[in-house]
Amino acid sequence: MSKVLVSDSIDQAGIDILSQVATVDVKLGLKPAELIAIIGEYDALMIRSGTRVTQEIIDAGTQLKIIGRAGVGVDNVDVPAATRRGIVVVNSPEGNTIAAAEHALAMILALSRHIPDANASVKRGAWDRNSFVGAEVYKKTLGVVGLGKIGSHVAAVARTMGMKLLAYDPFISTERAEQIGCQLVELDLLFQQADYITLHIPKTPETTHLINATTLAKMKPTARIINCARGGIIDEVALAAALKAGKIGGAALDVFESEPLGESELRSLGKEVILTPHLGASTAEAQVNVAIDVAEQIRDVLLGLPARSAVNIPGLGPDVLEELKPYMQLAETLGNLVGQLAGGRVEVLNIRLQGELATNKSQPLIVAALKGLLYQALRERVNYVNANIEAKERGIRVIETRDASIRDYAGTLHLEATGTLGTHSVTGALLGEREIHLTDVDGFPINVPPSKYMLFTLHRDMPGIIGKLGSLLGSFNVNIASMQVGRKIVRGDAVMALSIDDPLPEGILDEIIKVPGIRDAYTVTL
Ligand SMILES: NC(=O)c1ccc[n+]([C@@H]2O[C@H](COP(=O)([O-])OP(=O)(O)OC[C@H]3O[C@@H](n4cnc5c(N)ncnc54)[C@H](O)[C@@H]3O)[C@@H](O)[C@H]2O)c1
Ligand SMILES: O=C(O)[C@H](O)COP(=O)(O)O
Repeated sequence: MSKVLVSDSIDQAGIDILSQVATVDVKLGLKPAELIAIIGEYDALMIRSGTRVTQEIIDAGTQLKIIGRAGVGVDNVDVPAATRRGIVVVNSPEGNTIAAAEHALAMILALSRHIPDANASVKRGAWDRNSFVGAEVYKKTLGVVGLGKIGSHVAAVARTMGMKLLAYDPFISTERAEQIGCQLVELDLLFQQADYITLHIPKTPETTHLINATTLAKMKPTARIINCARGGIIDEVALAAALKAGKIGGAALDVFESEPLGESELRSLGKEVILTPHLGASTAEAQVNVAIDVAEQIRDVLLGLPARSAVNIPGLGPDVLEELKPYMQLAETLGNLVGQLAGGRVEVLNIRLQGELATNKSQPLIVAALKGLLYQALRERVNYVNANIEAKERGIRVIETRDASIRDYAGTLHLEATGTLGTHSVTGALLGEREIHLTDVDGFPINVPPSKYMLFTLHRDMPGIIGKLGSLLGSFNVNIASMQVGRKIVRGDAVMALSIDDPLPEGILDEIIKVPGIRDAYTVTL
């Protein structure tokens, strides 16, 4: 019989499902070393946010087939390490949406009416009606940062309370925002105009410390900020300083840069600050939802069936998967690349299967391309199972074509993304059946394998330009691993594709564009 280890508190409904197919051990509060010592016995691990599943734990889990996260965020799991070991990672993308949204709404109201401090004061024996005069949310402006599942629900409820809604989400269409009653605006405007700012975005390199001393300074002195998304999106030191100095009106936080919250200035602040210990998903209903959702997936995988919300493995049969895997990787890489070249919000994705590929199954390739395209917005939350739905929700129109007559390589995949900032295209092929090569960027022929960090320029093909760019990168200590120029005619327009060893330092793109002859430059991370 299989063995499942449950290392965080999970609703009994999930344990009951697992017990149908496995021996279930519930061991809470394990230290990392204790978990490493025993994980080798188990076929599955079921967790919430309390267990950090590091590469060391994954390596020690020699029998592990699946890690189930009873919740949304898998940022406490080293997903690439699990993927490398062939371990499926599943989550419950929607099981706690309502719970988290309602917690954010509760925070908005509790903050406005000083409920926690007023309650504590009465319980201490006082009857102080003067210290807790609050503010109404009616006709106030709510700025929703991140209009995904949770942000949309918060917005919809806030609207019924008579709030005016602004939203910032670069990956959501204006139509979708309007459906929810939100006006999509730039972040600065949202910061300037909102009375309440609620965060519902993933923590990514782009969103880390999105709320910092500079952005806090743009807000109204009465603004109240709510974070029920992820710790680290707010710079807590800057927030405490802004609150102390009266630069903003209040804050309600459910998540923290480091959890459990250690020593923090925030603890010493008064009724303008509410802190809860990561309770967003802690409702009876949500815990039943996520426990059942994830336990069913663990059961299925242990029985050899596919999982419905795998974050790292497509929900396809193993045979199809094996055959298509290299092409899916090609599609995903091209999707990720064209998404970053296009920038902004993509509205249309054209996918053309060319040459031998024209006779292939297209659906898995489309899903993989969309997964790549949406990666910048959703990170590990987009997977092969939800990529289609996520794209639809963002109003991305997918157009699929086939052209068997294009035979530059045996089979190529061509992706063209049109968005708010223009149109870009990329083409790629598999060399030797598995090695991905980029064969065309924006209509210019090249032949380079993609690398983690790349720089693309659009420039005039003229003497000296490569040298100037090389010297400029050198002056910023950027090491070029390889470089290739693609052009259609001599001394016409050309594209340069450079593989670089490290991410480009900030500000250097602006310097590159100033080099005479260079018209545009794009940096991407693949
Ligand atoms: N406090 C809790 O207990 C709790 C519970 C559930 C979820 N969460 C967290 O809430 C957050 C939202 O979850 P969700 O289920 O709504 O996710 P979601 O994927 O449905 O929505 C996230 C939205 O953020 C947008 N986005 C991505 N990068 C952005 C950026 N740089 N700027 C603005 N918008 C950006 C995406 O386009 C997407 O629409 C996540 O961080 C999740 O981990 C917390
Ligand atoms: O990502 C999530 O689902 C939430 O942060 C909830 O985390 P929890 O399961 O530890 O409450």
